[in-house]
Amino acid sequence: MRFIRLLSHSTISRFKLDPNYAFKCGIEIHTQLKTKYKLFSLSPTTTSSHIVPPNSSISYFDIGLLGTQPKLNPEALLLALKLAAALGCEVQTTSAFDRKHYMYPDQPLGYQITQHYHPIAKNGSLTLRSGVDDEGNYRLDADKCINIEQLQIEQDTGKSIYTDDDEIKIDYNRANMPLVELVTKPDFENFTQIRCFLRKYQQLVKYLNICSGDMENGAIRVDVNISVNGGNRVEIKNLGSTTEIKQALRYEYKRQIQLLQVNITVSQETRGWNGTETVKARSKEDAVDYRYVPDSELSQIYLSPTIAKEIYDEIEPQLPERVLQKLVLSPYDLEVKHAKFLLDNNDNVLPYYFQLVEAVGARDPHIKCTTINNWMFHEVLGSFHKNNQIFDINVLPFDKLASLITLVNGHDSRLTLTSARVLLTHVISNPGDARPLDALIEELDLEKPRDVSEHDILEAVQEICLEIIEQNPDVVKKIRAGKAKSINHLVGLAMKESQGKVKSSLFLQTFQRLI
Ligand SMILES: Nc1ncnc2c1ncn2[C@@H]1O[C@H](COP(=O)(O)OP(=O)(O)OP(=O)(O)O)[C@@H](O)[C@H]1O
Ligand SMILES: [Mg+2]
Ligand SMILES: [Mg+2]
Repeated sequence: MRFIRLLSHSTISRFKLDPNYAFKCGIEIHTQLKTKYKLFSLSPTTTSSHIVPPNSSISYFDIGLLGTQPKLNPEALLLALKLAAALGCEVQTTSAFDRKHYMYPDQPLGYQITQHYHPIAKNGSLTLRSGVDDEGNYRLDADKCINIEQLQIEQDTGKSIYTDDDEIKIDYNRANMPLVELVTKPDFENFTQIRCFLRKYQQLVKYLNICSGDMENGAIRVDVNISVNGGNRVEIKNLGSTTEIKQALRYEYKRQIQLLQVNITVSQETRGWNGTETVKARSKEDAVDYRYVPDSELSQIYLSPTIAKEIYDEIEPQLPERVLQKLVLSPYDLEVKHAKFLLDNNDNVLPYYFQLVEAVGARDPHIKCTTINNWMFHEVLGSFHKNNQIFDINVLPFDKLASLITLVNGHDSRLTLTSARVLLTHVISNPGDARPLDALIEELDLEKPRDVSEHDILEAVQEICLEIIEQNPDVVKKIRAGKAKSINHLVGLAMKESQGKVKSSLFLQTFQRLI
């Protein structure tokens, strides 16, 4: 037991701050844009969802052959503008591309085309809302606005693959893929804010179809900058997951505190993470001189001063934050965690939910959304879970579920909840059985007794109850001695006996009367 407690403590251990040492962090996020073609050429983009052989999706320009010229992909510009608008940035009326020079085999041009002097957008923000944008155990104490310094469009590099035989192989499929680099102000005061920001950002780009949003395959890559008590910032590059970000920041925070405690100034430098500690990559003094120059082969980008507003007005209703607000209010009245689940599955489960609500409404407008929500998140997801399956909208199409809900909760109710559960389990565990619900109800003999009079039902109920009382003298004795809860056991037996066709409350009342 103690061992389990220790284990769970270490796996979800928090990143605690020392109140004497203020933590300050700004992050840079590289986001791969989901365009059809690369940033400055017509070679198709590749993602992990369609794996292609190395070096098969490259053009002459991508590998820097002399005489080739870049041409800006307008789709990349549009996606960058969508992101800028969603983050409330000021889109610049004039922006331009620059060359950032450095020699590395995965950078065949000898420079990277980026936006150093005139980025596409500046001064945005993303606000984290306490109680809404919390992420699992990471709870925000209060709302927090993270300011965004700028967004710049740039090319990705090729991928270096280090083999066991000390060889470096290079795959240029990634070279010239479109990226947006987002630079935040150093506004993060703790790890919880970073974690919640990344999650909200991932959801935003996924939702607006700007990027797949995955960190695992490098579609989103994060560099963090950390300083303590106003000291110099240290940048940590190449962190592959939120866990690595947490570990590296925690290590670096402690390292900087230890230096400050012995009066050593933290030097501004770039470090890497080797899985255990941060290691110095280069200091400010030996920083590369990138010799930034405007790219003479690409024209400047001129945009109308109203473009950000026009795009914002267009995407505003689709912003995840707006959809979330809509879902938690009437008529949907969803719990925040359920609304977030729908947003996370916005390509299939969210439209399914809206269709379900509409279909139930069309069958019986008196059924409330809270009833539908209970079905969707407790009965249905619970049944899939019990069956060790992930919720699959094809196994239970929305109109089938709408019919099931109406059969139980509609004004002409034909099924008890117990029978409906039997039916639901049957549908989920027999995905090949496409028969309509009516046929299944008949075969499984689930319908409530219809042509029977109220009087006959009461009589049958009484008969079942008397029989159960007779067969369970011990339980009856307990109930009479004051253990009132034992009556539920008898109700359970009676429900089983009646195959769930009678409401449990009727059995309860009858038992209470008889005992
Ligand atoms: N005192 C500080 N403590 C922590 N972070 C800081 C501090 N000052 C600046 N930062 C953060 O450092 C980051 C600087 O990123 P920026 O892209 O502007 O420069 P860079 O890292 O030098 O460039 P490159 O893109 O070549 O890595 C920003 O996210 C900023 O918020
Ligand atoms: Mg940067
Ligand atoms: Mg940086």
